[in-house]
Amino acid sequence: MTIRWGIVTSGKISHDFVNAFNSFPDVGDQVIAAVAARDKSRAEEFAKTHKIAKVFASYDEMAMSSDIDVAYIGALNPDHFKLSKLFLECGKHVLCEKPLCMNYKETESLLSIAKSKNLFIMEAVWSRFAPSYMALEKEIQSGKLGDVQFVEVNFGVPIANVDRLRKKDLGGSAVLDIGIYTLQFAQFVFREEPVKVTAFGEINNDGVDVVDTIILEYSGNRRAVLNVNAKIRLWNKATVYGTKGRVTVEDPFHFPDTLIHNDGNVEKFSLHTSNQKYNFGNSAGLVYQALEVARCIKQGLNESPRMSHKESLLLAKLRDMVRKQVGVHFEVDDKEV
Ligand SMILES: NC(=O)C1=CN([C@@H]2O[C@H](COP(=O)(O)OP(=O)(O)OC[C@H]3O[C@@H](n4cnc5c(N)ncnc54)[C@H](OP(=O)(O)O)[C@@H]3O)[C@@H](O)[C@H]2O)C=CC1
Ligand SMILES: O=C(O)[C@H](O)[C@H](O)[C@H](O)CO
Repeated sequence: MTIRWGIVTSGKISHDFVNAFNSFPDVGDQVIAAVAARDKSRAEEFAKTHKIAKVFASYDEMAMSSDIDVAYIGALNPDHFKLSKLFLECGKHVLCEKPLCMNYKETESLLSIAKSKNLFIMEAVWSRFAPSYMALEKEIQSGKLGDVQFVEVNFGVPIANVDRLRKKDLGGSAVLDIGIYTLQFAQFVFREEPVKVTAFGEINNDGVDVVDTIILEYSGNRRAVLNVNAKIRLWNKATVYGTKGRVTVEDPFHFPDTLIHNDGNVEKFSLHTSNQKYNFGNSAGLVYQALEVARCIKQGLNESPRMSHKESLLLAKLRDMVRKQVGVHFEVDDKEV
């Protein structure tokens, strides 16, 4: 059974996703079959660049077609819910860019739609499928670090002037865009809901967070301190500290190629290189989530155990809590889904 992908939007991350997919040595029995954009000419240009066979004049047309099995949603944050819902209601599986939705309410509603349709959906937290994250998980579970007590993560990139980051109506928010990676890292390590969330930050003149400092407290006085910054570049690394030692995930921690183990051993993870041009760092790694999606669909799974629905719900809950404390409110927060 060939898994046929439909790319939803002709944007930057859609470009990177398709490049990562097409440059990987072996994606198995799956293909990028079609693309749709708000404007057909943009979809045609995208299809020409990426040699995609089918172009649709609209998202709706592709959703209703029988030419695809799974949609990759590369739209702006406010459109994730409605587009994922559209494709689910047309019987298509979905891989939707992070954040899955604008808030917990939308997330819960979307996941229940997928469940009712017995369809696969996953939030594209691509970090979880990095080979280096598998090695990190092994190191933590090996006991070499002892009992994990503390995690610190930085994610700072000077993108506060990018419209989709700085404008509330485009879903702008540092915690939605890059803070999610720090939250998912802490949850990847501690695997339980924090008992307390404390957050403070800075908001721009559109009421959007551009800096967030987040402290997650877990059972047994364990903690994570997360620094999120859309104004300046930070040393974007993560460190996991235990009673016997520590492991450092080098910059960019959200899709790393280097782990520094407790014994000082530096472990490298090479990404497939190609002459493709990417918009974002380490985007060649975007293919690993596609391999997982295909695996799950072929096994009849509705979710991936590595980025589960429960995890997406918890991340949405934590983002809502951070936004409330920092003072970021979206119109969608007041609406029934
Ligand atoms: N996993 C990762 O590493 C990354 C993930 N992302 C995520 O991907 C998503 C898209 O980011 P990115 O690709 O940089 O975004 P882009 O600015 O490239 O926009 C993506 C698409 O959104 C649509 N769009 C653009 N502007 C508007 C607007 N004003 N109103 C409505 N729709 C609009 C267009 O769709 P169309 O083509 O149909 O016209 C566009 O192609 C975000 O949710 C972000 O979180 C982003 C970067 C990295
Ligand atoms: O998902 C991401 O990586 C974010 O959307 C960032 O905005 C981007 O990567 C900037 O580095």
